[in-house]
Amino acid sequence: MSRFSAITDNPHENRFNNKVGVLVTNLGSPDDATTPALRIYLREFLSDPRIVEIPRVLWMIILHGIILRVRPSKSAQAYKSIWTEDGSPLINITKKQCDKLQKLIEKKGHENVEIVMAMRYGNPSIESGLEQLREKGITNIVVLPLYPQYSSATTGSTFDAVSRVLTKWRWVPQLHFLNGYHDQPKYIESLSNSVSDYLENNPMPDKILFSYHGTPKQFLLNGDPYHCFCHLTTNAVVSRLGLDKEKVLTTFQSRFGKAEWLKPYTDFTLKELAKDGTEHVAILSPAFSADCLETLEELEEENKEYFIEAGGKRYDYIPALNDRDDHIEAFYEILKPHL
Ligand SMILES: C=CC1=C(C)c2cc3[nH]c(cc4nc(cc5[nH]c(cc1n2)c(C)c5CCC(=O)O)C(CCC(=O)O)=C4C)c(C)c3C=C
Ligand SMILES: [Fe+2]
Ligand SMILES: [Fe+2]
Repeated sequence: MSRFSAITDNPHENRFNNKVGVLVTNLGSPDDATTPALRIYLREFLSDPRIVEIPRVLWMIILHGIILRVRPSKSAQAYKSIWTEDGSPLINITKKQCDKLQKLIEKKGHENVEIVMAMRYGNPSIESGLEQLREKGITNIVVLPLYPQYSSATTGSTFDAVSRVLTKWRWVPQLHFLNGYHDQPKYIESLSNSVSDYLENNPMPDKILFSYHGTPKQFLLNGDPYHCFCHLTTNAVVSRLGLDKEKVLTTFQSRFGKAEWLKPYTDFTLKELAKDGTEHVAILSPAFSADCLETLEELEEENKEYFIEAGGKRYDYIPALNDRDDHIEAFYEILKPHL
């Protein structure tokens, strides 16, 4: 048997067409909000050398000896608080985004495009997504990871997973890997619209926090552009909406482990703001294209408690862009040159 796979082993029977396959990816969730499901998910996630960059052997001892014994039950509790009848919010929202994107692309007159969803960790896997496209005879693939701000830990890791699968294929498809859209005009428009929708319906907050998922500070020092891309996104929205710069803060959330992460930390900033007399904050999280554990549990619940307990009066969470029409339009604009 050959080490390289193909959809047929008959050389004259290859099915192929001139369709474009779009693999839309996001991070992924556990299959269930239970400790065993979390153990499987976290083992895959935290074994990724793009996510944890400490020496392999040492990390494997810590991961298997400590983290995978302790964290799964704690994380399962957190997931239970956001789990829906249909499962993970992140996966369900990504499905909706894919369905709407497929419809929009057809409405725009492209008849030859197939959208398939895949997750970097857990299910549906990147391998199953690529297999689906190959089964349809597609030899031209565009990969769109739904991370606006490139980071080695997210977009870079998605590229690893895609290429790992393709190293096993005999017929490697034509491939476009889209590696970020932190300043893409339609994404900035959609983000700005979500902020202005909020501002039109609520009193002006004292501060607006743009809270991005953090990474270890060492990633930045080693050359990862994520930190700068986050600031560029904030600045683009501030200038588009003409917001008062003094009212806007860029912060970083979701720390993991003991090392220093990107600062200022969201939770720490909220406590300090409240102590200094800030009464009303609004917070959004532009690094998340879909609401997920890190927004629904950490931002909307946990951080709100910190702010109110420290003396704050009003805390409003502005939802992720999810399946807003202007967000789906942004995906279309990003894909258009490749369709
Ligand atoms: C261990 C280090 C981690 C790095 C580095 C990291 C970067 C990073 N992550 C996202 C997006 C998401 N992360 C999510 C959950 C999550 N993240 C980590 C750890 C790191 N992330 C863990 C261990 C978890 C799992 C939950 C937990 O046990 O705490 C999610 C949510 C997934 C869901 O199912 O809802 C997202 C999305 C980005 C954008 C990023 C760096 C730029
Ligand atoms: Fe994360
Ligand atoms: Fe920077």
